[in-house]
Amino acid sequence: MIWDNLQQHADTLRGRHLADLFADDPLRFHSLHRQVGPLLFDFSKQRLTTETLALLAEFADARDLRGWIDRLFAGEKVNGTENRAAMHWALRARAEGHIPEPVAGLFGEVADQLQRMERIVNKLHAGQWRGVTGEVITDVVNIGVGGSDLGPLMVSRALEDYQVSTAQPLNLHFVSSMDGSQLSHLLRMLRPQNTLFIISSKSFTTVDTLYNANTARSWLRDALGRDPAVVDCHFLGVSASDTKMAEWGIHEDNRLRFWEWVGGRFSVWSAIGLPVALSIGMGAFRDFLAGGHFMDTHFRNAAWLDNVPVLMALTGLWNTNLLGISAQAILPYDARLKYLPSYLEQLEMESNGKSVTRDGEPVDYSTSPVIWGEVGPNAQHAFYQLLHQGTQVVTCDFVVPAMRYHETDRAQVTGTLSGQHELALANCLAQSRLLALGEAALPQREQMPFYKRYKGNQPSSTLMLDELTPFGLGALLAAYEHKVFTQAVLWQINPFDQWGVELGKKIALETLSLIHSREDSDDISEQMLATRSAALRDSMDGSTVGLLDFIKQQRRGF
Ligand SMILES: O=P(O)(O)OC[C@H]1O[C@H](O)[C@H](O)[C@@H](O)[C@@H]1O
Repeated sequence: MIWDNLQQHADTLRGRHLADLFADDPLRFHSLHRQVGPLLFDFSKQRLTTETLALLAEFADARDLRGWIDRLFAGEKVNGTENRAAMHWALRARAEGHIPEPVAGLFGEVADQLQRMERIVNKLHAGQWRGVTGEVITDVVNIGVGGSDLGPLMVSRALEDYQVSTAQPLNLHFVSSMDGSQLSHLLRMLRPQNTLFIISSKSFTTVDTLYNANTARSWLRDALGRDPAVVDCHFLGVSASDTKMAEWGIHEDNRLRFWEWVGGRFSVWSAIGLPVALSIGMGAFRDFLAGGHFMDTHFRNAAWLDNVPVLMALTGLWNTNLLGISAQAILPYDARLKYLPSYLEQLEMESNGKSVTRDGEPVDYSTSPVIWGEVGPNAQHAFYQLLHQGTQVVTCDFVVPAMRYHETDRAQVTGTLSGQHELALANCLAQSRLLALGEAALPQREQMPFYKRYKGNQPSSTLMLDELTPFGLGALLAAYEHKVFTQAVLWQINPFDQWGVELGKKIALETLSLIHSREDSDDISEQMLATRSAALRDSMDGSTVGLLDFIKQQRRGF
């Protein structure tokens, strides 16, 4: 019934242009934006009205959103397929007020790990962490992938203006790709004596990370010898598996832990955020956690139509399921947020790229849209042509801080840099306006030749922070996390598992064994017969065999 009402309502809005909606109600910004703490969420350029919101809120009730939020924050096992709770929010919570067991018991463990992290950060900052030869550590390389890379990479780059000045300045590097390109490039530049590696992996079984870690260990041993002290002095581990860190050889004092109840893509708030803390210091890292906690409190308490993460989710659902829009662009107008699109691609698509409900029923509606993005001003020179004049309907999230450069020690260029920020702001506002209104954005309607026409009606939201601070970024990321959770509730799917990435890894290992085993034969089919089981042979398609053959030909004599 509620869904029927929504569909009928969508029929009345589907043919309406955003320019008409603004003409009907020039003050719609007032009813279609919310401000919470440092974040303003403007969704007045979405193709909806206040009536739409009321219907969507009813739908949220019908899906028991309140009950699911309560279960999430009570530490219930909301991740059914892995039989786990999802308590990333506990990493940033304060041990205060009404905290139910089993959650209350976890606060001590979380605080302990933060303290261990702080000791490590302070030691490195003080220049007291020495390599095996006694030289000071100057370079720290985070080796990880997915949530063990994107979170710390994105946040430390976003907050680079908050880098602490320390006795020992540290250069931070990130290595994720399994092909070794990033690592081979870095190893040419770094000195083993001064380099510390952080092996970040929730599972500590991810081959991408383990291959990179093994290469790093060989590089150190080649240069500094095989004494166990080499590994002790040059490797830290961050994982949910203490045993696996120990088996790999990480010294007990160098192991930071987190928990199975923290999903990889939700883990930047845990010790996985160590590179962030190394960059901005523990004080600012705690501000980042506080921003996340602030948004948790808002999400738990605010009524649906005042609740920013819920409104983000509802507008997304409206676009995906009622307006049939299946693409979303993330467009930060601040280059410090360069990695935000990649981070949100994982957060949203790995969480909600699902096609069966929690009960195992196939869904007959769309779930996560395809999400991609780029720093907005650069994307203007790349794919905005499609946004303005292509055939796809794309919804956009514009993300931008209102202020920048007001407190900089580069005083002599502050004026010029402020001007650059204003230019970025102007472009952000102009682009979202033109996308929404099309030619109606022009002061005078002119007759345009067909190739210069702008049809508009591309919906967007603008997420504007007062400034890009640790607290504000924490609030923004937590808002996206809760948007994802809310949408999963509305779509009746589990956002906390990722079974869809498992099989590819397994098949890759089988394929690797074929690549290894082909060395002595010219004929891939013969070799497969000789070296692999019949089951594996039968599973190989003609394309894969052809590609393997080509690899072999190219490698002959290489
Ligand atoms: O942290 P790890 O266990 O090494 O996992 C790293 C990444 O790998 C997997 O493939 C998952 O799809 C991601 O969710 C995860 O973040």
